[in-house]
Amino acid sequence: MNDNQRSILLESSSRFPPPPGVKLSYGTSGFRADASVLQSTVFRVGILAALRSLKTQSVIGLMITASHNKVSDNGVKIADPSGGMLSQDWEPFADALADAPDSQRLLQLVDDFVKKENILLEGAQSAEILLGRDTRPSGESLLEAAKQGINSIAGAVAVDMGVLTTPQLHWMVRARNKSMKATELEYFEQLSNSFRCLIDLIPQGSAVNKINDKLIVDGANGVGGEKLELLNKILNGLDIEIRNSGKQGVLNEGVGADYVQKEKVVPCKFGPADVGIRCASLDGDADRLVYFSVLSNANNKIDLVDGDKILSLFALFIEEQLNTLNKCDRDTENKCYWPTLGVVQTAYANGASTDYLKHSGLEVVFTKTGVKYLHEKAAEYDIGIYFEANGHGTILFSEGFLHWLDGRNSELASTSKGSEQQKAALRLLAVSKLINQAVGDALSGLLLVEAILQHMGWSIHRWNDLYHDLPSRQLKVKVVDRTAIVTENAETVVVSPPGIQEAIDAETAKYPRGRCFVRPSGTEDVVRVYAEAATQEAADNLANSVAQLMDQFLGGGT
Ligand SMILES: CC(=O)N[C@H]1[C@@H](OP(=O)(O)O)O[C@H](CO)[C@@H](O)[C@@H]1O
Ligand SMILES: [Mg+2]
Repeated sequence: MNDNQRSILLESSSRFPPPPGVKLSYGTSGFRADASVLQSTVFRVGILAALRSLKTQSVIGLMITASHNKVSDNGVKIADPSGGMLSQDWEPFADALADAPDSQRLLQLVDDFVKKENILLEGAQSAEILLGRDTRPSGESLLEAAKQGINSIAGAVAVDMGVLTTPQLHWMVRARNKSMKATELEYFEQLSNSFRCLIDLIPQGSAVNKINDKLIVDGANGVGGEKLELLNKILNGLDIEIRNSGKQGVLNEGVGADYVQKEKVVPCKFGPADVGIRCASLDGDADRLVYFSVLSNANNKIDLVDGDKILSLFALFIEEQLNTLNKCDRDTENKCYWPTLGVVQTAYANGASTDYLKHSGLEVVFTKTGVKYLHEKAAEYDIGIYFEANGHGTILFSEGFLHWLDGRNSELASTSKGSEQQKAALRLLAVSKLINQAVGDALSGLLLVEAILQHMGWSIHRWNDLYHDLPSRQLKVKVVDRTAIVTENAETVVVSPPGIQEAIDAETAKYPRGRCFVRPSGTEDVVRVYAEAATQEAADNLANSVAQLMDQFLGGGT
């Protein structure tokens, strides 16, 4: 950096002093905290985004959201050139920047990093960062802080894309880096066109359940509800009613995918009148999706259709299309190609889902919690399907496979246009356009679920009957220092402090079909306990006794 650049950075950073005593880390999905302490962090992430853009010579995204957390929280995360999460090797720099105690130290860090990464700050280099935010009231001023961070790096330009869902911003970053148009309208058009394509390809006579064809969506009082209202206007072939779209009601309060999945009760504005109707819930930034149906006479209880079941539905559909496409007759014998197909889950996946997927002949692998890990693993396959139980996931298609599929489709179009094989190729191509290739996306996921249910002629109940979840319980435990817990094996085993894993094993062994693990949350200051067992009571008891163990080993926090 030259002297001029140094003094610009010093001057601007002195306007964003870090709050004393706050230490943040770039966790499972960026920095998150109470919005009142985030100005300095977001300013510094602006700097990071600018450097990332200069380094990669690509468009970068910066999203201000705290997803499903309470409305007074906020957060910030970076979208890399591919539209995925920030490369993990830059996370330590993100942590160091956020924690720099003063402007001088910040300047030093930036200077050193720029040298180490060979980032050119002089000359004709330019950087472009797309900014998005969810509907939180703190979003606007945090976005301003991000802009100032970006503007303090020479050649960097911030483009405010306004209020967006997280997946929309990731989609736009990806599209821009592929030299495609990347406005919200293009996003909506791509989704609605590929959805239409799947609907038009539904086999004649599919027993679409007309009585059941209405869908009610809980928008979490956030950006997802707003955007779905816009998308709904250009969709046809779907009857969607949107509730909790954000006009009244508090973001994520008694609503949204996280609440519905964890509490297993109806969100606000849903009740007995909705029994039997297919319902879905988005989270606060619309990157998670779960379905549910309201149980009759059951005190607001629901039948939850979670991310694991969405994953299973997607996997079934993809397999069906691959089988049809590759139905070899003498003519096509040499033209079959079996892509590698992998399913990626975390330890939070219900054990019954994993059994079901394995019995269906699918390859199932596990990663640590956090989309960045699942996404990375899924990208190793020609077709990688990943979902967290909480409803975050997508299907990734490799460039190589899509290239082959395009060619095969053209070939089939000339030799056997309209054949079942060609339709299968067209369906797979449509899925690759509909489902967000950058990150899990509740809106595109919802359209794919709806298209597949219509294709299969399935009600939500038929879908839910694919397998039956094992009863489970999740608890949060406040401890003095959650980072004391170190895990291995996709977070299923605690290796430190010593003795904890043995104690968990001894508890788990008491319960038929018992499974239990603990890990420090990446987004909240808690240790999470997950337990599964043959009955709900047993799962509850196992979770409670392991929560007590956490207290004993780690000391209760305040
Ligand atoms: C058990 C659980 O739901 N954990 C969530 C939660 O992470 P934690 O690290 O568990 O706080 O938020 C992440 C970001 O949204 C999401 O990826 C993850 O699945
Ligand atoms: Mg989210």
